[in-house]
Amino acid sequence: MVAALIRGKPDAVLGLATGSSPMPLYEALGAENLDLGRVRGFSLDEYLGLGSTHKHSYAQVIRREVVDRLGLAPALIHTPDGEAADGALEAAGFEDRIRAAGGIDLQVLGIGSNGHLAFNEPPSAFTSRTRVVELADSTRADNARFFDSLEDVPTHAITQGLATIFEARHLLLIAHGHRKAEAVARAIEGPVTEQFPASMIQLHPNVTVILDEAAASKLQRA
Ligand SMILES: N[C@@H]1[C@@H](O)[C@H](O)[C@@H](COP(=O)(O)O)O[C@@H]1O
Repeated sequence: MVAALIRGKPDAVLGLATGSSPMPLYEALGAENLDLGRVRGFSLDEYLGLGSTHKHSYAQVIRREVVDRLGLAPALIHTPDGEAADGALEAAGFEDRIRAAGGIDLQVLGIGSNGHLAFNEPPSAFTSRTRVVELADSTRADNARFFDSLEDVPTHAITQGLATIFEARHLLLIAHGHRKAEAVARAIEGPVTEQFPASMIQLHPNVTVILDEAAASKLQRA
């Protein structure tokens, strides 16, 4: 789907997720023999306090795993600045850049074990825009595996809001493993509620969810 989008629109605008879930997608995209030099991209989120050169910043992850791996043009890929002096101003500027690009064609998403999308922790308003948020303890614990210790995981982040994500023309949610099964079932079959941000996808007109058997194992109507 991603390759087909880019073949039809070489300057497509992708929303880029970090985390482990989308990595196989990025690897597979690399095998497609596509010219990705005109593709534009916007990261979902960034840790607050980690600069773009910090090895655990999402800017660096996107740089390593997406830009360098796939030959994207660095100038066309935007990640919120985690070291911005004014987080609200940075968030507003990020929204402006998405709008100026004509919006996101396809937003790649993972799902947090607590039902977060990007860093929109429960509860998050469906009307929320890009903003500074505090991370849930469970999210910091989940992500500690990427850091040297739990203490090193930042406490805050800048994240695209749920309304920002919802405006993407196509949502592509990827999850694998038993660890995600409960969250996937609640997102797809549970009540649509701001208490469980990922349930918002039920309201979007164009969503694709890619799961392995383990992540799908708690769906009642599969
Ligand atoms: N902020 C990120 C999300 O954008 C990501 O989708 C999610 C799942 O991560 P993973 O794919 O590693 O399970 O949690 C992280 O905290």
